[in-house]
Amino acid sequence: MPLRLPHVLLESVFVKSGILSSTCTWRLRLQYAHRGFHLSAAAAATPKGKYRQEKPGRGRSGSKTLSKTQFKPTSRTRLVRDLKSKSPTGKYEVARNTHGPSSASKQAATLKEILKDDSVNGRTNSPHSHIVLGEQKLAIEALLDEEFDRSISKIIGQLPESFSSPPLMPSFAQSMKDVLGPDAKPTPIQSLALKHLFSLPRNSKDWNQFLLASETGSGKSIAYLLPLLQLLKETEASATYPPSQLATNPRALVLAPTHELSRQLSTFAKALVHHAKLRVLCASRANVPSTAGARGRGRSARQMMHVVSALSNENKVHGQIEVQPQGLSGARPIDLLVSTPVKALEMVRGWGWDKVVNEEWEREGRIFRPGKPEMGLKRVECVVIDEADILFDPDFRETTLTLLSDISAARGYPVPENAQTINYPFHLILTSATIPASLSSYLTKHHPSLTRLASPNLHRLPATLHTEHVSWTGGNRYADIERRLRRVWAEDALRGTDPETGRLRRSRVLVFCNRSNSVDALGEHLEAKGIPNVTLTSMGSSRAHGSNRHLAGFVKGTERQEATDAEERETPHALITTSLLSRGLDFSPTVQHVFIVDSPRNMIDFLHRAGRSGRAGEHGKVVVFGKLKGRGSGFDTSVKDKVRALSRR
Ligand SMILES: Nc1ncnc2c1ncn2[C@@H]1O[C@H](COP(=O)(O)OP(=O)(O)OP(=O)(O)O)[C@@H](O)[C@H]1O
Repeated sequence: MPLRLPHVLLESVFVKSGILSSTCTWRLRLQYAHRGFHLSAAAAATPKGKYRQEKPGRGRSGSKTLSKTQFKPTSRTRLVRDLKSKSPTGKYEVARNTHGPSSASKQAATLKEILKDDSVNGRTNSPHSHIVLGEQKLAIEALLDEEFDRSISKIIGQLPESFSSPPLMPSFAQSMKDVLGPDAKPTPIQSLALKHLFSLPRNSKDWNQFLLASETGSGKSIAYLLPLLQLLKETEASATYPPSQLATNPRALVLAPTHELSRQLSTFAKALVHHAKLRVLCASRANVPSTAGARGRGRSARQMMHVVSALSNENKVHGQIEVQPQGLSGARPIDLLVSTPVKALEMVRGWGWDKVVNEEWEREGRIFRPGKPEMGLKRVECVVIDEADILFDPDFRETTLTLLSDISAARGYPVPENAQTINYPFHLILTSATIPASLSSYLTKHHPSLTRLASPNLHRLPATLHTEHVSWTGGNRYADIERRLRRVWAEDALRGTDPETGRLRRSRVLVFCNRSNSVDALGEHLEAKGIPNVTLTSMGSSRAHGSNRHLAGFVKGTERQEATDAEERETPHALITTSLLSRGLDFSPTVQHVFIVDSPRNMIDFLHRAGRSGRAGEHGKVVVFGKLKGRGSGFDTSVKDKVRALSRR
């Protein structure tokens, strides 16, 4: 137990003695009120009149002290400041439990200003610790406001409470029963989609733009797929089929950041069109940042060769899609293409379109011949961008925008260069579980007419997700993780055998690290300790095959009824990865445990990682490892505070 002394007394002693500047007393007080008296890195003494500029990283080693004139706001601080000085972001329509502009966030903004002033002027806040605790909550809310757009502000009336209003076509109603069971009720974001997206104009030049934003595992895939597929089915007869030499001429595109997610979404879409008999094609390969240099591009082009062959194999496996030139064969064209933007662009422009021919090639007189285009875009009526915050992130934005421009040009409405307001000649639906401030301001600037639909729990952890913070013991961290894994499985054993299989249940655990080399090192450690596991990183060779087979072993495990407990123990029950798999993938109900072993880089990352469990109302548990006590614990304790704020309802 830390020694608790009256903090006002401590404060005045430290300030008067010059050990502590009054500029940081508020931070000290927040810490004190929360945990007893610890001098943390954040509250450590700063000479009077100076600002502390923190470099990314933890603890004091990354900070340097600057004079007032030297202080430069970080890009994030600048962004927040700029955002504040500009017009408010677009408005959201929320599903339920709505209220006017969040008073908490208003108070938080005010408080942030007060805190900022205090740190400059050396004023002190109220000495009452309960008030300080309230202030701490608000300060944390204010920090979260810097990361996300939380300006939910519009009240709406009644929303559809079943999937029969508006009526689904019988084929889709049947598929929904097959997929979700007969009693499924729409989630809030699905209710909003039922209200707005089923009335998208058909066969007209009135194109709409929507943003669907709701917490992880809240059913966004159905929210956009169902109206999209119904639109495609309804317009199927009237859609024209201009002769084309190109193999693929889809009527809609769903874009996702990873090929794992593209695979999963296309499988899901195929289940939904089982009775409606629409044609869904998945074409994907691992995405690379569009800002990657020549080296990155060259590498991805090489990887491509593997994927093309795997892709055709996969089509054979599913037996649903044969990619043939439509104009030549007269085959019915693809209705929906699910893809990564990189792969889609490659199909449009031809393999190697972005290849940079290096000097060595030129010297050797080698000729590079890019591939031929395979996909036409004239017929595209609707584009969905899943995980929009990633695909509009500066790393991927160039590729995404190039593809959207290509579609516009192919449809006869090229996007004017440097256009401020962009109106694409197709319906555009963006979805994400997190709306960073940067995406929000981009949309406000370029898509002012976009309608934002948000669930009331956007930017909150799912209610069914339990969070536990575990402190490192100070010894070998991999051993700490191993111990915790064994504890999960020991708890499973206490629950006895599964009544369905008659075998001992053994939970599957998804472990997130920040770096690929940590993934590999942890995987090796666990393997050496007799814990079979799957490791997956962005450049891992298992991804090159273009299917999700590398995940299947972990997700499905030993399904054979006759498998023994020993066999079950030998199959991997831990999947170790980076944020690569934190986006969109649905492991429910298999995965109920998530371990976050490296501090998440930001709360957006945290929400997505944690959100791989506790999905669709299932119980889930996320274990966050960190240094929670003593010197250098400031970063991890602030993560803990923010996580608590994200769990608050
Ligand atoms: N109305 C519903 N009732 C019950 N389960 C549902 C419903 N809608 C979707 N689900 C199930 O919820 C799970 C999560 O859905 P989905 O993957 O679409 O979530 P998401 O909101 O896209 O999550 P993320 O933000 O992580 O991408 C899926 O297993 C899906 O089958």
